[in-house]
Amino acid sequence: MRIELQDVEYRYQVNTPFERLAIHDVNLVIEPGTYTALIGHTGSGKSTILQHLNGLLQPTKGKIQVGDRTIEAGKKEKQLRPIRKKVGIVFQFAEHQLFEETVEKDICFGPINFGVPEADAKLLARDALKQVGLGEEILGKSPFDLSGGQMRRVAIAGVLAMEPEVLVLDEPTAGLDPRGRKEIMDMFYQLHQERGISTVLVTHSMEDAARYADEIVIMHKGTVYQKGSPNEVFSQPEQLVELGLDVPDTVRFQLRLQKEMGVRFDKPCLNIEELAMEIKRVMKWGERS
Ligand SMILES: Nc1ncnc2c1ncn2[C@@H]1O[C@H](COP(=O)(O)OP(=O)(O)OP(=O)(O)O)[C@@H](O)[C@H]1O
Repeated sequence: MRIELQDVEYRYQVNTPFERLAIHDVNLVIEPGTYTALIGHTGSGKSTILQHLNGLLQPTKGKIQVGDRTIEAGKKEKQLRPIRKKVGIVFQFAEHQLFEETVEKDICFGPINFGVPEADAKLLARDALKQVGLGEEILGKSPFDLSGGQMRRVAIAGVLAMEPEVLVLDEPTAGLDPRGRKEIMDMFYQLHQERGISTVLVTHSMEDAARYADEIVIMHKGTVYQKGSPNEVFSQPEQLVELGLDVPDTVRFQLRLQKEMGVRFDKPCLNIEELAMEIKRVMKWGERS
């Protein structure tokens, strides 16, 4: 499903002394089956954008096309339910939203709420649990008896059980240890690859943005500052550094070699393998000259 934001603006608490312009002039297209990473400082507007993708927030200016539906400033869109089903959001610390007595009931809650018969919802719950790497033996347990990492996975399973076409992830691994983080990020990537789920990830991790995304969107002061492939975005690392944003460790290492030893690289290296190859190439060139 294609999503397009056109000249979107959003103000919190309009017509109150606390009115705040959160995003403005946002133009963005999320093509079906793509993986987009949204990065930027705290307060740059990432979460506000995410909440527009499934109609949780309605723009105060501009419009959003989500599949065949349009959400427009000033117009009441009555049919938001289909959008909410198709665009699943995994919020930060998703486990805080668990509330049912059992894991099964929790995962079934969304599908049943959207009219799926209970028996079918239970099948969806089993499938979703498998997708997040958990076994059926926990279905009857209270979600609150699980470990933190398992609770997070159950909450994610609740979103997957709705069979979304677009998955929106707001720092889905916040607070997890490095191993748990990688497992969950790899899981989302696998879902994206195997099921063609469009994925929009908000992250502070440049490593994750570089590793998983086809397109990186950099937000700055409420609007899109830059967008492009990881190669395009990280080929001008100085710009990111100027904004006070991080770059992947491998790119930082290249910058350092460039600055301190005058080494010239052809491209930004987004992982260790690429960096090793590029250093090998540069060293061979050095031997020849
Ligand atoms: N409920 C709210 N009421 C008023 N202002 C808000 C509200 N939520 C966010 N804002 C403001 O809107 C702007 C954008 O915030 P937003 O949360 O979208 O940024 P963000 O990039 O997601 O930040 P973070 O990385 O901290 O999650 C900020 O100036 C923020 O203070």
